[in-house]
Amino acid sequence: MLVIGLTGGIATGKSTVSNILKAKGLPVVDADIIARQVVEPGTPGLAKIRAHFGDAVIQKDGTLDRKALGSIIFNDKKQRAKLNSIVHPAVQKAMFWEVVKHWFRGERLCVLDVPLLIEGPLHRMVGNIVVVYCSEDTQLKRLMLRDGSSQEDAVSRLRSQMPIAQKMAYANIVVNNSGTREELDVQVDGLVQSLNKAAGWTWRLSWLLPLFALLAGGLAVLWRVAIATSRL
Ligand SMILES: CC(C)(COP(=O)(O)OP(=O)(O)OC[C@H]1O[C@@H](n2cnc3c(N)ncnc32)[C@H](O)[C@@H]1O)[C@@H](O)C(=O)NCCC(=O)NCCS
Ligand SMILES: Nc1ncnc2c1ncn2[C@@H]1O[C@H](COP(=O)(O)OP(=O)(O)OP(=O)(O)O)[C@@H](O)[C@H]1O
Repeated sequence: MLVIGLTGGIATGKSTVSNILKAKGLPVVDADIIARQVVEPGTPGLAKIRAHFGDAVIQKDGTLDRKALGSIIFNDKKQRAKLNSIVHPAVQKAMFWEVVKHWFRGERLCVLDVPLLIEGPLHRMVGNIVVVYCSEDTQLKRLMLRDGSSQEDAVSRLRSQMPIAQKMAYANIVVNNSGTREELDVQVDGLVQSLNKAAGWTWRLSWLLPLFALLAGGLAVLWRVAIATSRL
């Protein structure tokens, strides 16, 4: 199975690309959604967050106060590392099992939408890395527009991640989302075509390899039988 990592910087357009891929029928596993599931009420993740960050990050209904936690971790490197050490192992485990599930279902490819793909170990699990790019100026504008956040908040979120220019060095496919939505659609169309083509080859190879192994095994047995029966 072809496993593709989809990443980018904050507000460069990963979710937009991942929604287009889903609409085209590609299976997508979203790390942001899993990161929410592993801190739902009753989970060990939320208990650990409460133990470290205190009741100030828990709402009256027992759910995580995302705004309160965000304002701590996007302004403090140590606290961010602490939160990451609580949430990321659970996210990575869940994502691994999601990939296995897709594989069992016989899917030819699976896209992992992971904002912090390059920063963490998950990039070693994927065969292809797609980075969705736009300039930092555009990132900031889109982030403030989407979240209704101040420039200060948007900048601190942006600085919490590896700069997009550095992430591009890890990419083998770059989607340039500096233009319009229509221009993005055209690029994603091209991306889907190349992914489907590559997935076809990977799928055929994944059947050919065990077939070759079986054939080689059969030949080895025949060789042994031939040697044994030809002894004087
Ligand atoms: C701090 C939290 C509660 C803020 O929640 P909020 O609803 O405001 O943001 P949301 O989860 O939708 O994330 C939006 C974007 O912020 C960026 N982001 C989130 N967490 C981090 C982080 N730890 N470091 C850097 N950037 C991050 C990502 O680009 C993400 O797509 C939340 O982001 C969180 O729990 N983060 C830790 C888990 C994590 O790293 N998630 C990212 C994918 S694994
Ligand atoms: N080509 C585009 N033109 C204008 N706006 C766009 C374009 N692409 C995406 N956007 C908008 O920019 C914002 C950020 O996009 P999106 O939410 O997809 O980013 P993201 O990379 O998933 O962000 P995050 O890391 O926060 O999850 C959204 O409001 C989206 O509608």
